[in-house]
Amino acid sequence: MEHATIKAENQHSTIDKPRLIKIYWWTLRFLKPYKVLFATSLFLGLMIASAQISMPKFIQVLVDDVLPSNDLSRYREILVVLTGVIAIVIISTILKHLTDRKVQEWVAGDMQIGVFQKMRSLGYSFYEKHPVGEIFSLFHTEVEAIQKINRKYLPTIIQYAITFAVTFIFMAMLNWQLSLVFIPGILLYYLIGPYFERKSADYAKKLADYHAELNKKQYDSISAMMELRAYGQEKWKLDQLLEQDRKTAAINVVYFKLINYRGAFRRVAVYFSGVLMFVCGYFFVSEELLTVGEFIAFTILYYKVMFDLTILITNLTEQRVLLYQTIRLYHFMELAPDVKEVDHPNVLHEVRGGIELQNVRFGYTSSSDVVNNINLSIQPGEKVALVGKSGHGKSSLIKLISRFYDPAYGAVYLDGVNLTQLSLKQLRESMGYVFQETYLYGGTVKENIQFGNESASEDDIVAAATAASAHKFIMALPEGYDTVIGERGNKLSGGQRQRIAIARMILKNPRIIVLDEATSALDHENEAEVKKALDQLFKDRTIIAVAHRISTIQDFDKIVVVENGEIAEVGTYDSLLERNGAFYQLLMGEKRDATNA
Ligand SMILES: Nc1ncnc2c1ncn2[C@@H]1O[C@H](COP(=O)(O)OP(=O)(O)OP(=O)(O)O)[C@@H](O)[C@H]1O
Repeated sequence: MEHATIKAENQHSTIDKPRLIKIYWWTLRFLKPYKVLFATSLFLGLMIASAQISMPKFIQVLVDDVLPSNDLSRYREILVVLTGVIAIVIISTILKHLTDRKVQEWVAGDMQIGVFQKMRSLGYSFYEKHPVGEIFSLFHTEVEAIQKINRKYLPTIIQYAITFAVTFIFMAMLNWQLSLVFIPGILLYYLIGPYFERKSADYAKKLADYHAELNKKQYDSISAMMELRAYGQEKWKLDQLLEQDRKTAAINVVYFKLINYRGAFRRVAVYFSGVLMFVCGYFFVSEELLTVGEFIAFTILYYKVMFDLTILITNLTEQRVLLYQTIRLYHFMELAPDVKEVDHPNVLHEVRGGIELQNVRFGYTSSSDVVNNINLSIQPGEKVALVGKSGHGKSSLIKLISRFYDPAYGAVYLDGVNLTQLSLKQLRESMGYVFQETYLYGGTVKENIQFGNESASEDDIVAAATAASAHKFIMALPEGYDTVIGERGNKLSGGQRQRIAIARMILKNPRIIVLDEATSALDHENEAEVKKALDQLFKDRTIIAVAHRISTIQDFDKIVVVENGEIAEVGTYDSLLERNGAFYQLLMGEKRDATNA
């Protein structure tokens, strides 16, 4: 399936100049909290530029005045001032580097935190729509691109823009007529330069797209490594990955070729103006419109101006490539969560756990509904199972009850209050989830249980693990509760993972438990242990369970049969069997499958 990607990913080619400038301003926004330090850096840059540019002036005075008159005291004066200027350059450069580094590190940190916070605020629906590989690419390429803009390109561009401007002013002050030789070179460059500029910008856009695609493919390939090995399919889609790698490298080569051609042409323009400067300079000196010292100083300034301009243009161009890489991140940071927090939430002082769905309708796209006009009432403490054929809307119903999505029509209530009027914090605290696939992270067993309640004491953790029939196996692990359980808990069995998830839930102590049949993938021994743990968890709580095996829900208070997004039947296990309807058919189907297996 082709995944939806963060808006405008492949629309790079339609990004126009004003939009790119807007994105550039956005990347600079991260500097705002550090504007004083940033201004200090600019000031230091100006000091360095002015001090450096005064050097040719010393040479001019030396050649025109001091050497012809052999004036030693003037010579000493110049040496003293020159030493002072060099000291200013050295001290200002050190201070500038330290200031820049501080700002860059702080900005980089802020940006990373900002992206993390955004990721956490976007919630469930975002992660269903966007593959992890794509999200990972935001960090891998896009955040790095902005950091590079702020770290390298912005300071360099400002530094060279300042030195370019100041040097040009000095040059014009020395002889403004001769400064005009600058113009034919620029005109010559603009005859053909913009062609290469446009072409290389196109390739820059392509390169950004190819890089993102490559990152995505690399991530997918690495994250599926265990499955690929298990199936002996190490080469699966490897060709595609290598092909993407080759394509990206090829685009890179063309891009740098274009950059090179453009650079070469710029150098032609610079040297063309340089030759013109020597021709005109000779004339100016012979006509005594310019002294020899002034001409030497002018030549040094001219090459400095051209050098600064070259660095400026090169950096602006390279920065443009990076800007194209930040477009995705820009759109990501502008995304608003699908599920919005109400400004002034109602607060339930005691959550009892009653849930009501009234005329609920919902679809992932506006064109088709997967939940149709559902009315359902779940009493506090009731145990309700949702059953039905695959793809008929059970999980979608759970997502609505959990407010991972809002209904398109109708409403879901918790203890009589519309979920949209509650804070997400209270809602999340009131509900706990046990999924088929338990998410454990690579920390210790203790940390994984504490995930349910950060302030829980060691005793609480052990009590929860004991209630979840997990204490015994945890104590048998090499370091007990301090055993590190490997990435995603892969050092534990499925049943052990689930019992840790249940201990986590017992510690969290929510009023409502949402369960996506937790025991379906377990062997009998594990199933018995998990069932024992679940019985503890189920005590005095509202339970809403998606059940894939009807045999596991005989003692539930209410069974809801979901068919094509609608409720086909509701009742107890026995009453539904007696009806001989949809539920009975499901049970018969399950028995047939068990016999055939
Ligand atoms: N995130 C999603 N985006 C788009 N469509 C989805 C999404 N999740 C589910 N669907 C579609 O909605 C319909 C109902 O899916 P749902 O997961 O609710 O069914 P289910 O009854 O829980 O299935 P199962 O028993 O297999 O888990 C299906 O057609 C499914 O393809």
